[in-house]
Amino acid sequence: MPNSPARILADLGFRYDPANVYQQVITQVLEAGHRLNLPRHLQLIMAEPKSEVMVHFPVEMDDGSFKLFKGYRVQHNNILGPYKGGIRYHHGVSLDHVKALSVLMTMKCSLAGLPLGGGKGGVQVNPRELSQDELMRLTRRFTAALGDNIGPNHDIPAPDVGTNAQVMAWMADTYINFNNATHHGSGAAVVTGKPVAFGGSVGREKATGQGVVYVIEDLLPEMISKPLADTTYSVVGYGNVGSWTGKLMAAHGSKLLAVMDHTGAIAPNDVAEGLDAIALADYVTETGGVANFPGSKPISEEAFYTTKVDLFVPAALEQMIGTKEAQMLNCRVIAEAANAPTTPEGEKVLAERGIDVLPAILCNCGGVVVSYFEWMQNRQSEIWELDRVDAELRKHMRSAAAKVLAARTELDCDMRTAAFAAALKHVAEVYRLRGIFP
Ligand SMILES: NC(=O)C1=CN([C@@H]2O[C@H](COP(=O)(O)OP(=O)(O)OC[C@H]3O[C@@H](n4cnc5c(N)ncnc54)[C@H](OP(=O)(O)O)[C@@H]3O)[C@@H](O)[C@H]2O)C=CC1
Ligand SMILES: O=C(O)CCC(=O)C(=O)O
Repeated sequence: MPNSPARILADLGFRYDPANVYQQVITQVLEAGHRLNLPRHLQLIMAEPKSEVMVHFPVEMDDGSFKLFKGYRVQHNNILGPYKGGIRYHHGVSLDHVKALSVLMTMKCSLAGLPLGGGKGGVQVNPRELSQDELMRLTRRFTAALGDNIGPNHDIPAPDVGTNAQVMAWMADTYINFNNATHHGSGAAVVTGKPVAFGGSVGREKATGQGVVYVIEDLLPEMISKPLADTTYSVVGYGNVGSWTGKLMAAHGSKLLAVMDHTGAIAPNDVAEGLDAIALADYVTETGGVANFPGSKPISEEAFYTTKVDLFVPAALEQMIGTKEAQMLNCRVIAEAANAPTTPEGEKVLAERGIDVLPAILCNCGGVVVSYFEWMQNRQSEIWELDRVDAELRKHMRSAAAKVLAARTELDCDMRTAAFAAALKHVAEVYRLRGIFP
């Protein structure tokens, strides 16, 4: 079949590698395109990013030595607007990871109805091994190395794994200095997720978790025939997204029965009470991980995955739910807070076991939605209040969920395919309206 994902990728010279995260993600996107009968030229455009920037830059360490770092910015597609997407600091960052995450940004922005395209970046580094000064120098050198590849009208980074509001403030400051842009002009709009005092938006820090919880509020009770107050859940990854999801689920009275991060997995001593999700967030900020949280006991990875819950929330890295984890999971629904957490093999097992998956581009698009609000505020010199941010975010999340449900009915497919199809349909329409392609 000339338009099958395998044929498109083979024509582009990909060597089949089922473990490759980019091939996994792009195959899912192309499958949705194939189902929509998307023309071959659009499938080809989606199959590779428009541009892949790779930089090497030296950074002075505190002891006076220099280290060379590798960074990426991949710009997947900008038909809908400037490239948009986070910057990751992690030792496992590779070109294929960043490419996969950039495609997901194109899909996410389209599904969320934003006038933004998709990009993603990262630096191969373990930020925990650097002092704050080293982290600042690394961020400034990376931003300088990216040069004109980023800009408020062109490509707008944001936080992701291993980066935060402080890193965004350093990026914005470096960009402003290099470009002679003023703080109150469009300079600060070069990145989002900044500290509120320096052009950030209220509500951005919690936005991704908030979006996840809005989706859960709207879709989960019907799927499991239970109110959120009686819902049990577990989470892997208790960083920004995982901990905000936990804190907001706590407000509904949902019970957190297991959490895992790099420091280990824990369960409550008193199952009837569950873990205190709010206190756990503070504890992780203070200690760096969930291990030894008061009122909890350590459990094995297997015990974590087999804990019986209504909902499982992956909020760590890609490809964490493979065949083994999918076989162990003892839940009814998965809300993907992380990007691409489920492998295709894992997904098959979940489908066989009747576990529904709420896909990442729907669940976690709240982060980029509030980033869009921040970008607009910066450009219009406005400051929104939290009620407005939350109300507008809720509208975007509801509209994105409605598009996914409609596409699922129309195409009679799973939620992930439906989400990609809804996103692609909008991208294809804009290509057609602009007269670029039929
Ligand atoms: N921040 C945002 O606005 C958005 C983030 N996302 C996605 O959400 C996910 C989480 O991002 P974010 O919360 O920002 O990142 P953080 O860096 O704040 O948190 C990541 C969490 O994942 C944990 N983790 C990492 N590797 C593993 C592992 N192998 N096993 C168990 N736990 C692990 C980390 O634990 P430890 O600290 O112990 O390493 C940490 O708790 C990512 O997929 C990201 O791309 C998506 C949309 C927006
Ligand atoms: O807020 C943004 O611009 C991007 C967030 C992001 O990287 C993501 O959604 O994966």
